Amino acid sequence: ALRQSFSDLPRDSAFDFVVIGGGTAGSVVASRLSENPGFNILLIEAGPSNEGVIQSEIPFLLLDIPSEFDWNFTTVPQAAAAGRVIDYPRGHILGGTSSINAMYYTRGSSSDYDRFAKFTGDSGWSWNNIFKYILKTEKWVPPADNHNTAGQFNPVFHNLKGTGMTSVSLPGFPQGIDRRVVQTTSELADEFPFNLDMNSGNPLGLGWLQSTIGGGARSSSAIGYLTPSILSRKNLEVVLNTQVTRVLEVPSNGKSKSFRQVELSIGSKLVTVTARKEVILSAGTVNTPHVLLNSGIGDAAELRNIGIHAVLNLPSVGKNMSDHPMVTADYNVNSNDTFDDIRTNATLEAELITAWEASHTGPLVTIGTDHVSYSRIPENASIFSQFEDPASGKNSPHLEISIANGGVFVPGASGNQVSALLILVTPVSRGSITLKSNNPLDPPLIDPAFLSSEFDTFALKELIAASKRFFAAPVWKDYIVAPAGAFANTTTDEETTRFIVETVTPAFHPVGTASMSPKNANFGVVDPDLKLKGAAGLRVVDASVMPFVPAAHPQAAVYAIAERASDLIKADWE
Ligand SMILES: Cc1cc2nc3c(=O)[nH]c(=O)nc-3n(C[C@H](O)[C@H](O)[C@H](O)COP(=O)(O)OP(=O)(O)OC[C@H]3O[C@@H](n4cnc5c(N)ncnc54)[C@H](O)[C@@H]3O)c2cc1C
Repeated sequence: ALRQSFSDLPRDSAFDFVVIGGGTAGSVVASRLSENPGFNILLIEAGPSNEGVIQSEIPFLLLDIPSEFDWNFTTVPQAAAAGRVIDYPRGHILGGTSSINAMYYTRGSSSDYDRFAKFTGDSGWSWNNIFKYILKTEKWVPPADNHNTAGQFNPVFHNLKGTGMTSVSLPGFPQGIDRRVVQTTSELADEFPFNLDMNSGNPLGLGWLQSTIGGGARSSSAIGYLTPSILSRKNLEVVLNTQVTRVLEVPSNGKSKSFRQVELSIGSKLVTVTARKEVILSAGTVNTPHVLLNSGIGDAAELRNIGIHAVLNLPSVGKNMSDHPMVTADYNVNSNDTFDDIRTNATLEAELITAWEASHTGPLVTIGTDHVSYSRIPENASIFSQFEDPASGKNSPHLEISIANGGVFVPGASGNQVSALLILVTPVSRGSITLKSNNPLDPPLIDPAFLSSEFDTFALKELIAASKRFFAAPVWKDYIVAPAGAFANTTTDEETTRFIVETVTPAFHPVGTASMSPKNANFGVVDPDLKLKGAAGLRVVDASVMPFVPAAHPQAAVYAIAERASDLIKADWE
């Protein structure tokens, strides 16, 4: 059942598994474990239900999601990015960040997963072995407008059998620029070749974006994995509006410490619940290390400095944070067939919402971005004399360009626009999650350390240059008027650097803060089977376990990791 508070649980409840965080990964794990009627599962989510939250349902409204569904975090001042404090959204809602994200469904390259396997020494994480879990998640569905999708994807790489859980589809409303974007792939075929399906494991090129959207609405992990029929299972309890503060040690007979108890904050009280088998921590890349550190699991010296008793010395907790930095190239255009009018005209938006409610069709079924390009920095680029190639392999990109049919995020831009969201998918900068105080209800200190590596600034400049080449293709000649807003001042190298420093934002794809490492390694936070190193009773299953950020928006990888983790847990206990 779905309970609004912890006190709504039946008094005699006892649980084999307690899952902390009903987000992207946690909902998968709770759902899969509850397939076994012999297991009793408690899923604890800090935020409220996703049900009836229309801004979460309607894809186009992703920028309007009310703050109660967000943790409302900010970064610490970013030293190399003009000292700016930047908003850092994370889903505070059932479905977690999959209920508030931009719904890109991009799996990354095969070598991203092969690198996980090589790094951890566990071939189970390789592309060939994880692929079945990718298909287990995905429910391929027709786009909202039911258009003929031949030539827009390769069915060989998808689950068309209807057995998947999260709906994935191609764009469901045509954008005025689609024809021009596709034509650019023939006009600039060397740099932007057409790729029929970027989710094949070989993403290089430009193709049609696939999204976690089904029937014109967002398909989050809550929608896909916590359906009414799954929630009616007698062995699954989901408790909302309840924040976990710490995991606690319980007496154990074995050699290692066991962390099977969970402490929750209920009003001004702290209560505990104990798992008979395991606790699964799925609070995400920001909150998973936050819970661990508050529990005394982390760098013992750093914990003592802040007044926390260290119970397990794991110096890697909260370290190795890696997020994708992003800037936007924006141009004014001589067309009014862009989404800018919807964003700026409240009456028009209200009409379209009414139309969406009636039919789940129309311009609000997409986010206005139909295409993505992935490319590599040329091998002879000067930066590679200073830095090793950070990409996972030669089939893996450094640069991502999304083409949006309107203006996004560039300060000072207005009117009808086309924009390119430019994401560096192989950042070298590494940041951290640390504690502000020993009060577990204080938000963590989030430091992605943007632009702390010279590689990242170099690569963002490459991205800006690539986007300029893209829009210089002949097909854009009668469409583009001029660069817009702050992007107009990126002519010289110095101006471009300033534009990057002053406007870089996160793509909000952090990973790595509870990273996997080989069994017996003296670094890392979890073993390749996702068990906390040097302890028993606790696993971490979420984006934080990835040692490297994939060269893609990470939710597809998170879903696949959670599917495999569910099988690993079942295998241990069935
Ligand atoms: C604005 C935005 C846009 C994005 N766009 C995309 C995109 O288009 N495509 C893509 O692939 N990725 C995107 N991402 C990233 C992607 O959504 C995340 O990487 C992914 O959802 C993370 O999954 P997770 O399970 O690790 O964490 P989450 O989904 O964040 O789940 C963590 C859950 O734990 C809960 N929780 C946390 N702490 C506690 C606690 N102490 N007690 C109880 N519950 C707790 C949270 O409320 C949350 O529900 C985006 C992210 C953001 C913020």
